[in-house]
Amino acid sequence: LEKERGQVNFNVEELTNIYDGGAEETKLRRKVADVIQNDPEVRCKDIGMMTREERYIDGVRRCVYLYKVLLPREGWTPVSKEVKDYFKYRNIGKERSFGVHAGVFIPCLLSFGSDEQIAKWLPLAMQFQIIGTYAQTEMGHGTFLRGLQTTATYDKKNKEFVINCPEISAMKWWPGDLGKSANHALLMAQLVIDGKKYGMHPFMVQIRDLTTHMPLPGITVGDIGNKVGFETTDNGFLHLNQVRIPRENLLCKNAEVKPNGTYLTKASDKMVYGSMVRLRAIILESEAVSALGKACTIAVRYSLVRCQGELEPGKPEVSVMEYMTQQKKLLPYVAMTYVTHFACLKLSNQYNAFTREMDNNDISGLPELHALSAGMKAVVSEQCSDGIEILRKSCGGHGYSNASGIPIIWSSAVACCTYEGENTVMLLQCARYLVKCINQVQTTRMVGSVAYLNNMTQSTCHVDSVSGFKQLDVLVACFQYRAREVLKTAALKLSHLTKHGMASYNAWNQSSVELVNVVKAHITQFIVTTFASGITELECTKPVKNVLQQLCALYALSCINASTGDFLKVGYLSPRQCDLAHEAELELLSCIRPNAVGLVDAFDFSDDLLQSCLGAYDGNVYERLFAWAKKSPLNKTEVTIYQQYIQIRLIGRRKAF
Ligand SMILES: Cc1cc2nc3c(=O)[nH]c(=O)nc-3n(C[C@H](O)[C@H](O)[C@H](O)COP(=O)(O)OP(=O)(O)OC[C@H]3O[C@@H](n4cnc5c(N)ncnc54)[C@H](O)[C@@H]3O)c2cc1C
Repeated sequence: LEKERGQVNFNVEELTNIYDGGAEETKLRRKVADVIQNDPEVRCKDIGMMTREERYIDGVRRCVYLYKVLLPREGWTPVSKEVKDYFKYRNIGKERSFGVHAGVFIPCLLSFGSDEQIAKWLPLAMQFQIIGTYAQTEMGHGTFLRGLQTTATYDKKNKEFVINCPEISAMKWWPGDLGKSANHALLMAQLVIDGKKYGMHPFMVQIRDLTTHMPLPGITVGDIGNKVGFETTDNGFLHLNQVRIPRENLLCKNAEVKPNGTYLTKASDKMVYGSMVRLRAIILESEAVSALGKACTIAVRYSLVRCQGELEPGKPEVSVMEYMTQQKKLLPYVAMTYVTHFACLKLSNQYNAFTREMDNNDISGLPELHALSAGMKAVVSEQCSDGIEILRKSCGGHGYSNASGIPIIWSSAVACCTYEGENTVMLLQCARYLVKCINQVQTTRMVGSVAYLNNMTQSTCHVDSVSGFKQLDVLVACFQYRAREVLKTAALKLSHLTKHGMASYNAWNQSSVELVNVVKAHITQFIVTTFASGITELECTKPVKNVLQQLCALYALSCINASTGDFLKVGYLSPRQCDLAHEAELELLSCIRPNAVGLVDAFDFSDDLLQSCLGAYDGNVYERLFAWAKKSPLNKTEVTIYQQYIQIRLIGRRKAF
């Protein structure tokens, strides 16, 4: 790897700084990383060999140590920059519990609670005097919120709500930190007053005794068992049988029930969508994009070290990276990590700008922001988790072993396709907004991420060379044209179906397969456009700018080449131009290949965080693999299992041969 590093033609540190958002940010991130890596109590251990129970217990232990020992020692608080911005995937890893407490319960309390309620519960939550979960999903319903069955019936006489799960499918299922840790739940239930239903509302419900930790009367709670991943989290079940809570426990920023049972709505519950946008941007970056970056780091370093076969007959074996097919498996995902990282940043910045507008009571930007975040959530999480799986397979047999680190990375990242809004449902939410836009574009000027819809002129691409297809303005035009045309076609189908008498809900269902594709085209367009314009504005050295341009073009071309059908169908590219785009991608692979190790080094993941025998900085793959295998629990004894089962029960008394 050192030899490879010698041929990198840009300054890796400069790129790291850009990725982090500035040299000062890198410095602070590394400072936090050093504190964590130098403390044996919190640095990551050999997680690949641990059982789920061990990982949960270790996650709790680490988290308690972090908050009770490390933070006070360093003079940090849960809201100081070191913790807020840097206790993320690129620093501390996922091996800690209470992610839902810190990442969902507290933010939701802030979104749904009145000032008084926040003053009551927030300090307790921040000090871990109470540990909370966010309990929305039920065994029978997750996506369709109106279908949730848990009820909160107001009892006027006692000024209490009675929370009840009327049947088994109504029990809460999946909430993180619930199974073994939480003593409070921010619980979503159907509000019922005098027999009338008022829809879903958030309630603060104590579920366990604060001293004994035993479930309170009427509550059945536990862990839902082994999952694909997320071993450190005790996703749980919660059944409530006529559990009484005070009237004041309805979180009442948006709606309140007066003592006499009068129901009052206060603020627009649209504000809740704003906090969802923020949460999505954070989750995408920390759970999906960083995971892809880690998998790229492992697969690229390993592919450079792994030698297999001869490229030229009779010559020495080559690293598998020399094979074009291997470059095609790896490098587009390195590019994807960069472009999606900056698209997530743009989403966060757009959210910050929106919160400033909101302070002036302007929420007009919310529909666009909400649609963009829903589309981004679905497209980026899917692209990243699919990419990680391809990267895992690119490591051959060793990629299948936990020693590679990739199975654990993938198992967390893929969950992101389901939680915080199931992906297809998110795509269809974004599609509704896009259809509205295209239907209004003749009369209303579109702004932000849909501004490209204003240009409705029919055209074709005029590029007739391979190098032309490496130009970012050419690629941006391809994506904008394709996104607009597939949207127009899907919207036309919808209106055609309704005009011919089909009910609108049915027309929507009949068009939904196309609409999902529309959103994928729209979001890919957003990602490419954002990165391309970001590079133009970026102040950096020429070699770094070059490599970023190449990455942008590679990502764009790999997306075009994966869906040439679309570009041909909308009539923007000809078959010959598709061939040129294909050649351009191959040329870019060869251009980027010498920089491959520099590009993944620039992500700056420590070996501790990667937890990979294949992807460590020094490339000592084989020594690490053997050392790792020796730690297998099955290797603790030589013959116990043999004696217990095989010798006695299977072979019995052995006859002489
Ligand atoms: C790791 C993990 C952590 C979680 N943490 C929490 C938590 O802390 N708190 C919590 O409350 N929940 C949590 N959840 C639950 C999660 O939010 C839900 O599983 C998710 O919202 C999807 O809902 P569902 O399971 O009901 O899927 P379903 O809606 O049943 O999805 C099944 C299929 O139906 C399709 N489908 C459903 N509706 C439509 C539609 N309208 N149009 C088209 N297709 C549709 C989906 O696309 C999917 O293919 C977690 C889940 C996971 C996996």
